[in-house]
Amino acid sequence: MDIQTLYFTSIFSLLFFVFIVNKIVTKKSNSSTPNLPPGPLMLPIIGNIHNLIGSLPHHRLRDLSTKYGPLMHLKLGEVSTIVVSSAEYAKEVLKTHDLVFASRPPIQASKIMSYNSIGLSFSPYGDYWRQLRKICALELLSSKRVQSFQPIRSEEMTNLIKWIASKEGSEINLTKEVNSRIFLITSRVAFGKECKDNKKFISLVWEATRVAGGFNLGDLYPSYKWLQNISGLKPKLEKLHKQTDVILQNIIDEHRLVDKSRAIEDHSEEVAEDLVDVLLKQDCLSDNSVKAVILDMYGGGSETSASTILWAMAEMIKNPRIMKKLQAEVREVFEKERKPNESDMEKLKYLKCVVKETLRLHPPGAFLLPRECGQACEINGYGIPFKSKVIVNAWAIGRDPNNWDDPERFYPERFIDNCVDYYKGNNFEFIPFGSGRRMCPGVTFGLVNIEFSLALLMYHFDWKLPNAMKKEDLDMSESFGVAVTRKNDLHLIPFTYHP
Ligand code: HEM
Repeated sequence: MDIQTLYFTSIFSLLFFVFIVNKIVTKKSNSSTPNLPPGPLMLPIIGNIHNLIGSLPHHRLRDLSTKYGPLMHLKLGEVSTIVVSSAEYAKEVLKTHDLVFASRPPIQASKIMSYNSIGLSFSPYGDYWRQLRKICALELLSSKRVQSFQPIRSEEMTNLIKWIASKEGSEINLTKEVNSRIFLITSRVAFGKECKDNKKFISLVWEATRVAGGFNLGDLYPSYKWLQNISGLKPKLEKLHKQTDVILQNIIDEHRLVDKSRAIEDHSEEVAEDLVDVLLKQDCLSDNSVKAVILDMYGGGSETSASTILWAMAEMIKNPRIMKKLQAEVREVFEKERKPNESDMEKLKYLKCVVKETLRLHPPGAFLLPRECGQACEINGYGIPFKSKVIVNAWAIGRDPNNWDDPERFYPERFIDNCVDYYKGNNFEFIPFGSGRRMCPGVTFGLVNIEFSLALLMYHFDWKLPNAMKKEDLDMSESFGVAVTRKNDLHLIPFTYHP
């Protein structure tokens, strides 16, 4: 036996021993909650972790729910987990009992990256969260403010279109280009144009989402703090946190300096404000809160939007009829004005259907963001334990045959003359942005980025698969992480239609 094998065998034996002793001594169990929702048999120590092995978590949980029902109980490590897989139960959790489920469970990645979870996404429900939410809804992500980012969006998208046009007829990695443009739009909106650290910051956040999206032993056994230290995730996240913190603090310091000199020099109210400017004006926010909110904008806003654009492109490559129909609509509307214009977006009805259908089949937040049960309660006669983690499988709900005809088919027409919408989170069969108090505050910002980018890609170019690949062979595998994205990059060949 080599040294390494001996080391791991010893660690695992020790772990096993400590768990057994602890279980015997504490005898913790869920027996205190009567009538838990049904679920598969639990094993000692690991609970139901083994039930997740085999395929991606949102697929596995959907499969299990067909056997155990749309309200299911699993024990993942030590954590009691309630899995919701139907529109009816999603309504119970997100609307009827909204207040009970308004908090998020603690997550190690957010504790480390977000200054002890003081961003909007993972701060516990309460006064602090309410204050942040108000600032985000009114000051950062209101429709008016999102409209004011239009020049940034146009400039970045024009650069993207120019770059694609320069590659006419050759294969491009669309995933790489769309990701970097959407991240750049977010960072310019957050920090302003001249921020020299934009690119470095983007790559750090990108890496953090990769690290945080993985499997974390520490979150499954929260009472064993030492597990968080040996899982390997902690040092990685701490290093990334230190690096992002230096950049964010520099940005804040620079903004304070510029703000002072602006005020002295021109007394002008007309200077364009970025998000950091707006956040620094809020007396109630510490520097760390400002940094955590900016990280939220990146974490919540960039990969989700980029991934939706790429899924839409892939689905349309597989369904050329739909791409042609969308191109015809976009070209007709924009040609009348002789150029693409964001103010014409409302006329693009089919485009909206395509985006909806993409978000139905590929919601980036397949499980929304997790909720935590704030007080023991009952749903439909089942007991939900205090502090249990609640996962709403929005991916499964969007493909539920009880709600959708031919649910696996990409068919945007299903949304024509159909009032099912995601803006308010009131149609529980379709909740890619969640619902209730913790619903996504970035819906408008996200959708404008997605719709405008797709409209331009349709207006300017025709698209083909490389290497004479057949549309049936295009790989649609997913990768599960902070967002469910395409596993493999999308490579396509552009042909200019409108220069
Ligand atoms: C396609 C685009 C997007 C999708 C699909 C999406 C989806 C979601 C989902 C499912 C949630 C959890 C909702 C819940 O628990 O009920 C969420 C929360 C959140 N999203 Fe988004 N999002 C998108 C874009 C954005 C954008 C552009 C931003 C900001 C710039 C953003 C910022 C946030 C924040 C801060 C939260 C946490 C809200 C809270 O806990 O109070 N998202 N998003």
